[in-house]
Amino acid sequence: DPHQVEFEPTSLKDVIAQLRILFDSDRVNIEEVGDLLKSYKSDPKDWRRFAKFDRFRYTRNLIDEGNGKYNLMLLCWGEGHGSAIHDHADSHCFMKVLQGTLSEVRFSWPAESSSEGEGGGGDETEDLQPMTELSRNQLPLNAVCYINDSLGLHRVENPSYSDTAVSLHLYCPPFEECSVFNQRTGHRSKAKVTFWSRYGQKPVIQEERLPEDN
Ligand SMILES: O=C(O)CCSS
Ligand SMILES: [Fe+2]
Repeated sequence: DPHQVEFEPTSLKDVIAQLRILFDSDRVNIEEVGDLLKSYKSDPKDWRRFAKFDRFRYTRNLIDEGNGKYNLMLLCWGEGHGSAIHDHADSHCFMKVLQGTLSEVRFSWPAESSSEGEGGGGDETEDLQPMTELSRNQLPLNAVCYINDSLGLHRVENPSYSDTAVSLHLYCPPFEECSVFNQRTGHRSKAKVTFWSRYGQKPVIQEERLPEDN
């Protein structure tokens, strides 16, 4: 409709409000989701309350569960932190760089491991081979990248050893588990995904709770 005003989100809150609208229909237009994420210009004031770093590995911080239709989260990458090679559990995955730079290396799926049928339960070691790299690229500030299982697998890392990085991820539909792969052997294993924090709150670990003042 020619009179439709192009929506320009000016804050993460705007992005979330628009996502709720896009996902309200029974069939979401994935291209519109990408355009929305591209049109948001990162502003640390919007997301720093979700940004929690860990010394040893990147953190996943839940921002919005989108009425069960998607998971929107902030990932915080310490210097040199990277993910395993992983799939996206048959979901759509959008990733937007909000601070620093991220590098993404894509791989093709490893050859199917021998099924039980061939030669009776196939010997585990017979089909191990290194995974094939498809592409490698650096994602600058505000870049948006999209992947799903039909496009391959990837590993994401913060290439800098002096700066941290922050990215916004949207998975739809949301998932609790994905597969991770050994680059040398192509061996696949299941991994549960967890959250370091939810809605800006880090769960207090029991033992950290202060003793009741008596
Ligand atoms: O969700 C994850 O932990 C993978 C980050 S790269 S899409
Ligand atoms: Fe990913």
